[in-house]
Amino acid sequence: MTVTTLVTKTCTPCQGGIPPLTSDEVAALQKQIPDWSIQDEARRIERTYTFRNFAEAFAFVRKVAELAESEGHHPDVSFGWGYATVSLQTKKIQGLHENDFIMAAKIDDLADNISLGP
Ligand SMILES: C[C@H](O)[C@H](O)[C@H]1CNC2=NC(N)=NC(=O)C2=N1
Repeated sequence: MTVTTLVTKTCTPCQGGIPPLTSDEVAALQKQIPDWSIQDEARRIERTYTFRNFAEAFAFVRKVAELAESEGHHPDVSFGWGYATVSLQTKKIQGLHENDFIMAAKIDDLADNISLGP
């Protein structure tokens, strides 16, 4: 089977009415985003990123928000001095969809490539 790298994919509209990914499917996809942890019996994934200060955390959160708007898929984010925690779940199915993993991979990419401050 060919594995298409998550980061090259685009979120698809999720209308609900479909089953969430199974825990086996979640475990397989998590290999591409190993820094994310599986939470709530495989219904949610989460990662905390660390930064040098509040402004850098905020700049990252702004970029995550812009990405979410362009992909049409939206994480829950909490942040404070030096950190941002991103949580992904597809609300319509109260569980995980491939979209959550696509977003996670793209957010990892953002964090790797972000240019912060002067
Ligand atoms: C029409 C559009 O796909 C939906 O309203 C989207 C928007 N963003 C979303 N984000 C998340 N995380 N879960 C959803 O179910 C969801 N629904």
